[in-house]
Amino acid sequence: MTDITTAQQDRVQIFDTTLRDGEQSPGATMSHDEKMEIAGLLDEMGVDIIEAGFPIASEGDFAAVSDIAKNAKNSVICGLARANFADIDRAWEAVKHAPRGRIHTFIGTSPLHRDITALDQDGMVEKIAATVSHARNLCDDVQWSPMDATRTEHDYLCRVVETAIKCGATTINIPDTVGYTAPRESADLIRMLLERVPGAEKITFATHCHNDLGMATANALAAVEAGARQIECTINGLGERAGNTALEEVVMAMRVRNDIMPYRTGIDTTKIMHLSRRVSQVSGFAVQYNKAVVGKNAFLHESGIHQDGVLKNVQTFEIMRPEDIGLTAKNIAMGKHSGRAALRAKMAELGYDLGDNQLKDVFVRFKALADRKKEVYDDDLVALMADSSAGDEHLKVQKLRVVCGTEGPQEAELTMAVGGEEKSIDATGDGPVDACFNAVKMLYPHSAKLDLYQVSAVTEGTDAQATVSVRISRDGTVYTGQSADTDTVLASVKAYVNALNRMHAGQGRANNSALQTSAAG
Ligand SMILES: CC(=O)SCCNC(=O)CCNC(=O)[C@H](O)C(C)(C)COP(=O)(O)OP(=O)(O)OC[C@H]1O[C@@H](n2cnc3c(N)ncnc32)[C@H](O)[C@@H]1OP(=O)(O)O
Ligand SMILES: CC(C)C(=O)C(=O)O
Ligand SMILES: [Mg+2]
Repeated sequence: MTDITTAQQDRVQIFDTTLRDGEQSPGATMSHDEKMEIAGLLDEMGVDIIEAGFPIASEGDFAAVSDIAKNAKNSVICGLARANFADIDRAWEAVKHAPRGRIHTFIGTSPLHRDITALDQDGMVEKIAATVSHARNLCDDVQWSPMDATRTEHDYLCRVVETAIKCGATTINIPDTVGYTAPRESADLIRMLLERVPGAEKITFATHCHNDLGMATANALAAVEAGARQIECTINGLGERAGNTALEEVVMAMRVRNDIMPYRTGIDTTKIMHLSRRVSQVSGFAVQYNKAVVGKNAFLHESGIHQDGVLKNVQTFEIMRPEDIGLTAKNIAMGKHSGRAALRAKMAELGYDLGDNQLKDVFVRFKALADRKKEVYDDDLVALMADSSAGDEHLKVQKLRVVCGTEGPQEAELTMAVGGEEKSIDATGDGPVDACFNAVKMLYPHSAKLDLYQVSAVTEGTDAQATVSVRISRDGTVYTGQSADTDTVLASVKAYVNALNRMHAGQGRANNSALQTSAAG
């Protein structure tokens, strides 16, 4: 009988790929500083392995992976590489700075992918042997993935996995690249590999699921039950197309249902909510209200029978405690009479550790907000943080007056500092936001194209803050900007200016422009 050592351990490694697969979501670009911040938070939360990027993809990706590697504390830092020496060397150059680095190399093994790379079965086995051996000569920790494993013939999958293990791979990841599998099949596949592949007991099997049919979490957990001991996942389930397995879902599922899924992770779950909010803010991807674990409604009860039940015994309608994911009891009410100590304590509750200078800046903006808004909710404070920007911006909005209504055209009078010099202009447009954006463009002429303009209300009521995300691109590079304000038009202008400031500072990311296919043709 096979000695399934891996399947007998109860510790499951969490491999977060928010900064690689997550960032592959069309539009989910993050700046260098934002990636550094998210990597720091993932490390602090106890993520075992952070896949920080695809170093050969661009200079920006390389710089992000190597800087994250230099700052790593406990997490292993991993870089992705195709099956060629140049990609692998570049990945190693970036991750070698980490106390523990990992090279992750992959190739598509299904018939469809063998066609793309024009390799027959034997040719691909040779390529896998050469590239995995090359990676292993550089680094002791090598992960190998047969992309589209769930659509690869079983005999061939066993053969390529065996080759990778023989050549030194220490983790074998089994990706369901297109979210095609289902829980029972996902488990059977891992079980089959553990039983049939010589040497399988010496390495760790990982599961990497996509959510095209909404089964990513179930498929990942099924793979763990069958013996996988690494789950690849992202915060908020960010990722290609319908996304990846959501970290918060698998971690909380194993915690809440430990009776039937007796596995442990190293995750400090109280940090989940803060990470979810930050990833949502920096990627510009709002979390749907009814999202499992981190959605706005996940712990809200509106219907009478549920409210009655929760008041009598919270367990009637709640299977986890909000504080377990970092949603705190709201016993500090914030308003215009609150002081710095309360603000610092409240921000700490929400996951922000404010230094003295940052506290000073946030406090001024908090007071301004409290003057305009009846109640300042937790979500308002989170939005306020998203609006924090550096003091040395090239463009700074100073004054804005807008005329709008039924009689067009709408007009904007804007005063803005451009490189320290104050400039004013009047502009018109098709609506107030268009008029304002035209005014910005007249004061700061540029060739960037507006790719996305998205508004959402932070809380309820007509005095709610609006958060605005803007994405622009120029010469194949994408820049994002965010802002929040009770004045939606002002928030829009500030978000636009924020993106332009990033463009000015060269803080963009190469645009792998999304290719969209449509059945309708
Ligand atoms: C399932 C996944 O998530 S895989 C990861 C996907 N992520 C990304 O692609 C994001 C980053 N990618 C990029 O920036 C670019 O695609 C780059 C820099 C990697 C490559 O750019 P280009 O050289 O212009 O190639 P392009 O993107 O057009 O095509 C990909 C090439 O890689 C080849 N390829 C794809 N996967 C692999 C692999 N695992 N091993 C070897 N070659 C591969 C393709 O066959 C194609 O080769 P060809 O140019 O000879 O036809
Ligand atoms: C690179 C691989 C692991 C991937 O993201 C996938 O197959 O989905
Ligand atoms: Mg993937």
